[in-house]
Amino acid sequence: MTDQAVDIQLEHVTKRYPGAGKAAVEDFSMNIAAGEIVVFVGPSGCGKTTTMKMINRLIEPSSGRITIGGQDALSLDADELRRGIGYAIQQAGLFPHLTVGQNIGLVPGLLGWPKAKTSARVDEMLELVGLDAGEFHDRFPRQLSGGQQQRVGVARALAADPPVLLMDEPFGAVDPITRGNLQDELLSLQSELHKTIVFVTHDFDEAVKLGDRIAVLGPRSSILQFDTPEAILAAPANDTVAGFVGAGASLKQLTLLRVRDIELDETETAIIDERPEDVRARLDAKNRKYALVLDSRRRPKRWVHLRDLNDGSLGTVGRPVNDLVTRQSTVQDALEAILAEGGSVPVVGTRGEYVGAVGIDTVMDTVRKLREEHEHG
Ligand SMILES: Nc1ncnc2c1ncn2[C@@H]1O[C@H](COP(=O)(O)OP(=O)(O)OP(=O)(O)O)[C@@H](O)[C@H]1O
Repeated sequence: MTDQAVDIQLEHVTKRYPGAGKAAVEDFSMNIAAGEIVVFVGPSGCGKTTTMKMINRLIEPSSGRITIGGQDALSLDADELRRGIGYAIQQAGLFPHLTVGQNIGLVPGLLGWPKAKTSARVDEMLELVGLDAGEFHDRFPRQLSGGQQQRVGVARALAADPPVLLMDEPFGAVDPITRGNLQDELLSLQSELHKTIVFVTHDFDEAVKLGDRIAVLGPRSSILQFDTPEAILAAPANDTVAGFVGAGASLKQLTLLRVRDIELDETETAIIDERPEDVRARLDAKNRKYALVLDSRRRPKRWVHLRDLNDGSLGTVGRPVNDLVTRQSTVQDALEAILAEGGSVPVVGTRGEYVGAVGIDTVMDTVRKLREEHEHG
């Protein structure tokens, strides 16, 4: 295998454990595109891990076909196959009697890399996952925190630069803050590395954050829905998926949308040195109640209501703008700002200049539209 991203295809894959009445995985078919992160979510025992482990043949399928980058995985030597697939699991799965450096260098060593190349790679991987090589290289896993162990686990999975990464609840055993940091790191790594990643989790929020696509799995690894996080949040395929998505699906969806994705409102604006009576006349003519006061560089400063326009200059009347968003902000950020500010929040460009506003009605309309699109589309 090369270090270019590869696709993974599972065709009619079934796993029947010896002596078990029902199959653990039944007739599972899926195409995973090169360079995408696919997350398997589903209840305990539904077959996520079994499905994943068949990809690197830690579990042998009973029937079906698996190809990785067009190569038939079942016809390759299993050890050789596994060396080309990074694998990270809960509790990191580090060898306790090997140092951090030896753990990370294990697969490159097995692949016959020269010592100097392996050693340089180990240090590079430690840096990549945010651990100081000098400090951590010679420690044993028990001398690390849980979060540090998970980082080493990810470093080890990436060491031989495999095109495919399998990650089975790799961040399951750490506190929520560390978990969030590890997720952010994985995403920033992935933006450079473009691996094909299959990721197993119980946690739907983790799936939404990490997945390009999410497969919600039911009994015997049946695919209840396989789609983008946006599509699943907007329109769960059935009640079981809806139950798994949980409460607040519409709110979760707002974290996926950016302000640049929605149509901005135009508010009435005024420049700070304008005469209040001119602004008042304009608002009256347009039958509007509020104006956003901008400074000479068009940066939002204050909100003024029609009734504020009797006394004082535009620089002192009304109330100051406390919160702004940009086109890159999430619609969730905008909603929070709206709830804090009232009515609507100004959107500014790169130099802080006014470009529009987002109002509560727009946010509500957006959620409604998304839902309809996915229902009918
Ligand atoms: N070695 C085994 N022998 C027999 N049955 C097994 C074996 N491993 C798993 N199973 C069964 O296969 C089914 C799927 O297990 P699997 O571990 O794949 O589920 P999972 O979705 O990953 O669960 P969890 O989220 O709890 O890890 C379960 O019913 C489990 O009891």
